[in-house]
Amino acid sequence: MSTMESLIGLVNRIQRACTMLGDYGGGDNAFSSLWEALPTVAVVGGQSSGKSSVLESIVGRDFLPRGSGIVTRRPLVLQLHKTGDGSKEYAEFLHLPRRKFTDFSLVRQEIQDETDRMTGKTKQISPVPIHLSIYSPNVVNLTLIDLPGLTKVAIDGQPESIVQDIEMMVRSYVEKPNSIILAISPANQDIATSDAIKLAREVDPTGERTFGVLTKLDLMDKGTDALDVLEGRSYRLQQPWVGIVNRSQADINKNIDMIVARRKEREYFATSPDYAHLASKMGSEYLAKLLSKHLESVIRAQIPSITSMINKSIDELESEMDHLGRPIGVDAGAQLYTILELCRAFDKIFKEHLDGG
Ligand SMILES: Nc1nc2c(ncn2[C@@H]2O[C@H](COP(=O)(O)OP(=O)(O)OP(=O)(O)O)[C@@H](O)[C@H]2O)c(=O)[nH]1
Repeated sequence: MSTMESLIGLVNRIQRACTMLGDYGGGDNAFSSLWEALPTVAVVGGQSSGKSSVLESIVGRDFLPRGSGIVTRRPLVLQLHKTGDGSKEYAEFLHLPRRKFTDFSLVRQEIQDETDRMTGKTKQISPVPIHLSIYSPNVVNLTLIDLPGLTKVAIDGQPESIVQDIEMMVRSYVEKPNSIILAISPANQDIATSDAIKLAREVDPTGERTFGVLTKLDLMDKGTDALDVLEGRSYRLQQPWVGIVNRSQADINKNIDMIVARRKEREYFATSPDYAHLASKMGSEYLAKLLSKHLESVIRAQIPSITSMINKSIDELESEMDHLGRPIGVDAGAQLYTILELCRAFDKIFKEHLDGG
């Protein structure tokens, strides 16, 4: 494993530790600054923009819950770990550390169940993330955070505030200066109306940390193309735009598997009269490699600040430990001993006062 790959792994481990300690950003606990210091890739898009499809395509597996309405109701921190060729794929949740999932339909079920455990079945949202690691020879090392889709109206059973709640949650991720924004927009809608680009433009006006992703290129009206967007003329970003062709609903209903879908996507770009000249820089596999490389360079640039943040947290914790005093034993004998010591100390001070008085 190269040094940079192991560095992405290291950042993954720090993120997991932060979550276990109750730090997932936005909070006011002692460590929140550490999570904030870590670079993340946040996936942002309006409902039905193709977010889940892009994530599944990057992973090469079906594993995300599907359905109508707001399906993603908690952030999903998805950590991809590349393993050696021929090794078996499996998934692991942080909240179920000893269970290896090799059946990805069970992963989907567990995401749903774990969401419901926190939010109830009320369709509420929660900012507490679910951590999922996928180990596979077919992925690149990458960490992505899937967020609820931006929406415009509350549907049955949801409080009116859900529209703002989702926007605030998504905003809290993308406004961090260390966050890399994966802004998903469907090509069959005017880019000027894209929720993802609207939000990205607000928090990253220079476009230096936004990657624009255009899905549904195959669904554009005949005679139209998305070259103005893909070539950066409609909306300029400092990072390149990437076009994607995911599985259609009909493909999903026919159980077209992801490997076939990736091949069809490659063929689409290679044979398209509009996009063939861009084919080597399009598609979900290219997007995954582009993001992994970018994440590596961001981590490399931030190593000094991450190291100093960790050292600062250690110093703060050590001084808090000093303040709290020595640890108290867990067994009854040790606890009794501690109480007797306290009594002796009290007795001594009391006597000194009596003598003095
Ligand atoms: N033809 C075609 N269909 C697509 C493409 N991308 C997504 N779809 C379809 O669009 C629908 C919505 O896609 P999802 O990936 O579920 O979108 P999402 O943004 O995750 O949606 P929500 O989680 O409901 O907000 C599904 O039926 C997909 O099959 C694409 O590139 N081409």
